[in-house]
Amino acid sequence: MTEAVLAVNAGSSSLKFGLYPRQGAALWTGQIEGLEAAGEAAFSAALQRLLHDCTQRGARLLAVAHRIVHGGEAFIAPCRLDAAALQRLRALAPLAPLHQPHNLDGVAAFLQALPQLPQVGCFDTAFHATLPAVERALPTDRALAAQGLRRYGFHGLSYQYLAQTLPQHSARAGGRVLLAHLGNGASLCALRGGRSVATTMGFSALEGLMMGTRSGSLDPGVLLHLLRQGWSADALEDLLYRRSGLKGVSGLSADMRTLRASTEPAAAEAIALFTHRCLREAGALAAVLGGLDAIAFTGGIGEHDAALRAELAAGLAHLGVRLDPSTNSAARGDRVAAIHAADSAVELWVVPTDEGRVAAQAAFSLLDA
Ligand SMILES: Nc1ncnc2c1ncn2[C@@H]1O[C@H](COP(=O)(O)OP(=O)(O)O)[C@@H](O)[C@H]1O
Ligand SMILES: CC(=O)OP(=O)(O)O
Ligand SMILES: [Mg+2]
Repeated sequence: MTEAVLAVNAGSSSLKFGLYPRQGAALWTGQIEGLEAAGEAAFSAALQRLLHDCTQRGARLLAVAHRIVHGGEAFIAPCRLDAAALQRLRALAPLAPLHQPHNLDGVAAFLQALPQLPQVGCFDTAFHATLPAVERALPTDRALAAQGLRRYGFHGLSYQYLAQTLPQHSARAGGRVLLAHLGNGASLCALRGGRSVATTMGFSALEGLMMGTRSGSLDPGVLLHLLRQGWSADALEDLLYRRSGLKGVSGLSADMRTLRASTEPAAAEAIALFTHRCLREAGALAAVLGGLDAIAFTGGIGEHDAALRAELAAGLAHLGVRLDPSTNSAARGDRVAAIHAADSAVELWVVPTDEGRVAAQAAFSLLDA
C-alpha cells in the first residue's frame, strides 16, 4: 500500500482534505460540508468513513497534517499536536476568529477519533518567521510588544508552495518576487531569495487587502468612532470579519464570480475597491523590494480572474510590467502558466496553490526525522 498523509483544512462549515503520497499530486481530494449542524458523533463517523475510504484507495495513512492559521510566537515550525499544544493554540483564537476555532476543533476531533495516528500542525504564520524587525513591529507604545502584539503574516502554506514551485519555472524566482494570494482571504507577500521579507496581513488576518468578507486595513479612527457610539467588541468583530470586504461594499455577495456577473453598480464598486487596494499594496511591496523581477498570482481569484490580473498589470506598467492578453485569458488555474508579454521587464505567473501538499510534506519530514 502507498504511504500517505491526510492533509486537512478545517473551516467554519466545511472540512477540505487531500490524501498525499510522498511525492506528487494528491491521490484524492474532497470536502465534507454542513459540519456546523452535524454534532460530534456525526463528525467522528465522517472521520471513520474517511479513514475507511483511504484504505479502500490503497493508502496506508501515516499521519494527519492540519493547516492551522495562527501559530503565534511559539509555533514557527510544523510539530506533533497533543492536548497541551491544542490548549496553547486555543489562546490564539481571538486573533483569528474565522479560522482558529475551527482549525483546532478539527484537530480535537481527529485526536479523539483516531488516537493512534500522529496529528501534525502546520502554521500559516510560520513562513513569515523570516520577516525583518521593521515588518514585525507595530508603530505604537513599545510596551505592547512584550504582550506579543506584533505583525505575523498569514497564508504561509500557500506562499511556501509558490516559493518552492516558482524556481521550477522561472530563473527569476530567487529575485524580487511579489506573491498575490487572492481568495476568500487575501494577502500579498514580498519574497527576496525565496524568503518572506514583507507581507500585507499582520497581527491578525484582517490587515492589508480588502477580502471576501473582511475589511482589510482601515483607519483605526473608525474603530474609535464606533466604540464611542457604543459598539461592542463582538459587534466590531462581526463587522470587520464577516460584513465587510466584497460582501459589505456590494451588499450582494462575497463571491467574486457573483459580482462579475452582476449588473448592479454596487457590485462594480466593490470590484473597483478590491482592485484599487490590491494595486496600492502591490506598489508598497514593490517599493520595499526596490523593484520587481516577478509576480505570481494564486487563490481562487488570483488563479481564475483574468480581468483582475490585467488591471493590476496595467496599474504596475510604470515598473515595466506588460501582460500578454492571450495567455492571461487562457490561464485556467489548472497548471502553472506564464502570462507576461515578451517585452515585460517583470515576469507574470499564475501558480495554482496546494496548501495540502505543503502540510503533507511537513508531516512526512517530521515522521522521517
Ligand atoms: N472563475 C472565477 N472567476 C473569478 N473569481 C473566482 C473564480 N473562481 C473562484 N473565484 C473566487 O475565488 C474566491 C474563493 O477563493 P479560494 O481561494 O477558493 O478561497 P478559500 O480557500 O479561502 O475559501 C471567491 O471569491 C470566488 O468567487
Ligand atoms: C489566513 C486566511 O485568510 O485564510 P483564508 O484565505 O483561507 O481565509
Ligand atoms: Mg484559502
